[in-house]
Amino acid sequence: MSVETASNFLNIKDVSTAFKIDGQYYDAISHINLQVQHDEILAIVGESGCGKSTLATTIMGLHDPAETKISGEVDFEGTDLLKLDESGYNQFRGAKIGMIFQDPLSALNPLKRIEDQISEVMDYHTDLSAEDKHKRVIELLNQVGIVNPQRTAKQFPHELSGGMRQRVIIAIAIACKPDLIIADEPTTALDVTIQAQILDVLRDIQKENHAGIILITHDLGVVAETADEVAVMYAGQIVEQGSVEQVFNTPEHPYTRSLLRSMPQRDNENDDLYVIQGNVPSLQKMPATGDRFAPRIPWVPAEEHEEHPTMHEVAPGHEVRCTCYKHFQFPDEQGSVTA
Ligand SMILES: Nc1ncnc2c1ncn2[C@@H]1O[C@H](COP(=O)(O)OP(=O)(O)OP(=O)(O)O)[C@@H](O)[C@H]1O
Repeated sequence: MSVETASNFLNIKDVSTAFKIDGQYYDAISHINLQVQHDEILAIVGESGCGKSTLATTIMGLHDPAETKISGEVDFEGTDLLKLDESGYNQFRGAKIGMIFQDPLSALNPLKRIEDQISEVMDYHTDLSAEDKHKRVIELLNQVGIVNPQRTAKQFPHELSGGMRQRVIIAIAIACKPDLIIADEPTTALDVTIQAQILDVLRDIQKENHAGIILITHDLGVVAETADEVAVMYAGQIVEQGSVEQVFNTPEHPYTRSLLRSMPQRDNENDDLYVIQGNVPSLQKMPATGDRFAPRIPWVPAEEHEEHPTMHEVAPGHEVRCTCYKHFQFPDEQGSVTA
């Protein structure tokens, strides 16, 4: 993921997005570099407010230019998406790029039957006849695991369960066989069993369609089960990236290590979970220098942090921000030193 190669069809280069707040611009994401390949699920993980959704909406061109300043390049199959106007973007959204949002109910039109909602995207991007569109709707509903597609096609969203609605959203997102699917917290609103089924559907689609998927989640369990590559975001920056094996087996950045330590494991269900102290800073309070996570690991001496933290390669394809990872220990690993 971190190495730019010909097979990367999405290259996010030095992308920053700033929002206007009280007349001033503040970065919500800063200097993001990421690549996605076909047949790959890249997870973006981090706590709420770290900038994950801002990254997704920046790629999709969903920001009001009057309120937002965006810089950098999003090279998608040779087109810099950030240079497109609204009609240019409309050629990509729903066609080559599909998007799945967190809340399936608000993403569906309550007044339209499921078949019409799935057909709509094909009306815009394809010349299929009514008969072929109907066939495709049934095929898509099958593909996302709906057992009675003929019946579901005729139903309205309120007649479906949350899990079924999310399957329909996925069907809409993949209707035109996009190369890239951006899924923003696609399972957060669903219960655990349904979550697992939806993640299976996503994985199957990635295999069948050879799509690249950006999966946004705050849930490390979802990352471990689903993704190939992972980028850990903190306060608008990527602090660690690598393969899922690298990041889970040899996590380096104190933030990644803290997230993993605060995650319930089967064998520590009854133990007190680690709690990361403090909060993600608001955009106006973002530290201008030093590691942005430093205030939440106050026992680490200031000199362990870089003034302007950069990414360091710790293994091929595995990168970590700042030098503070080198000697990092939790207070209970340090013997007499406490937080
Ligand atoms: N339109 C906006 N105007 C001002 N600030 C914004 C805007 N959208 C997001 N932010 C701020 O940008 C930061 C990143 O928000 P974002 O929603 O991208 O984070 P996230 O990691 O996706 O969190 P969540 O999981 O809660 O959606 C937050 O501090 C948020 O308050």
